[in-house]
Amino acid sequence: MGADCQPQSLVEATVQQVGSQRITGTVLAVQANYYFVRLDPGCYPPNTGDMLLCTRRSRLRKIGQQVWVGDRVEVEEPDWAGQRGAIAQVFPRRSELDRPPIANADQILLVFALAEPALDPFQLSHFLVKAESTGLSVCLCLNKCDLLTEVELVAWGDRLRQWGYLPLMISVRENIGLDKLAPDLAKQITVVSGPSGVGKSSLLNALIPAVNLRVGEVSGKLQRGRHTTRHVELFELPAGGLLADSPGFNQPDLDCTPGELAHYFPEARQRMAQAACQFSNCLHREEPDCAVRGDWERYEHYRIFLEEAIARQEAQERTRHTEATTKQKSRQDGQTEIEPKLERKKYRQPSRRVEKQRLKNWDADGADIDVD
Ligand SMILES: Nc1nc2c(ncn2[C@@H]2O[C@H](COP(=O)(O)OP(=O)(O)OP(=O)(O)O)[C@@H](O)[C@H]2O)c(=O)[nH]1
Ligand SMILES: [Zn+2]
Repeated sequence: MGADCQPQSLVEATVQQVGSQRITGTVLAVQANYYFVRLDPGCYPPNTGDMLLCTRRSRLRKIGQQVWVGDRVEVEEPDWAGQRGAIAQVFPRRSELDRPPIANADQILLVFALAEPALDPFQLSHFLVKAESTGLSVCLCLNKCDLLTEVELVAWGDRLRQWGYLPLMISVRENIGLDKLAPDLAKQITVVSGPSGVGKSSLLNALIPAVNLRVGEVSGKLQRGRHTTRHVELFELPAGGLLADSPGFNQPDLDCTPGELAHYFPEARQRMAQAACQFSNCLHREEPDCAVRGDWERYEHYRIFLEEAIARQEAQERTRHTEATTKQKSRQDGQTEIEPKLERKKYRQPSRRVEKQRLKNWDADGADIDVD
């Protein structure tokens, strides 16, 4: 009997139907050379799970295409029974965070505690500027509101509104405010960031009961939480949306240029929108007719971060200069030594081609023309 005559089961028919269309999904976790891909609805047969453990096609490796958590991918050759597949294509990313690598994130949920550990305005500012520098939207969430009085909470709310933020006061322990947070997280990829011990793992556990991240006790006299969050993974929220807990954002290094910095302060952005500084490259220090300098609370933080950014830029320029004016040379004994590059024109022998050209030009014009 030919295969054509055999009645197909429903599952076989569906598998064939799935086989003829593109199978797409989102990478939720990366472990060694394996990728956990959650397939989009309609991309997998009924009665099989929506997760495939995938490898990366060697073609992608050859062209240096990395696969990150959050990447939208196309999967080929699915083995539905074994729940395996191969990533054949990575679709263009709408955003990239590099430390740790997360593709297509939409927003940063910055979590701080109002107490235990005490809320440090400078540290908060540092995290906010880092979060703003990603270009993603920033949502500020202040946990442990159960530890403060109503008056203290109102004072913090007012203060942060002056900074340009509308903080959401929550308590994971007392289940306060979490319902207000959920709509902001649906249908988006959100990266959770914040210092140790503020309750990030507790929050993830509360939002996604299936996660069960370890919750560390705030340890010792320093009131610093143990670092219990290890690798990046996207967790699915019950109402849709994906959450990434990101250990790499817990000690953020600022890496912006002096000129960019003001754009990462909503207060400065607002001032720049209302009026222009006299100089287009104003760093808002002592320049005349500056629209940004003024008596806003975080101007002081701006100045400190600015000095750091200037020092960082100068250090980078020094490194570039050293690289441009010195070269590494391997000695016969296998050691390398740094020696200065000879400055062009002054000491270097002209190449034979340059020398020839020089003679030709001299011939043509009857004068010595420098062709360097
Ligand atoms: N009072 C109070 N304590 C809380 C609340 N949420 C979390 N905690 C406690 O704060 C401590 C730290 O919580 P974690 O969830 O481990 O904090 P984390 O930010 O994930 O810390 P790391 O894993 O170190 O990054 C734990 O002892 C929690 O029980 C809250 O709303 N109120
Ligand atoms: Zn200015």
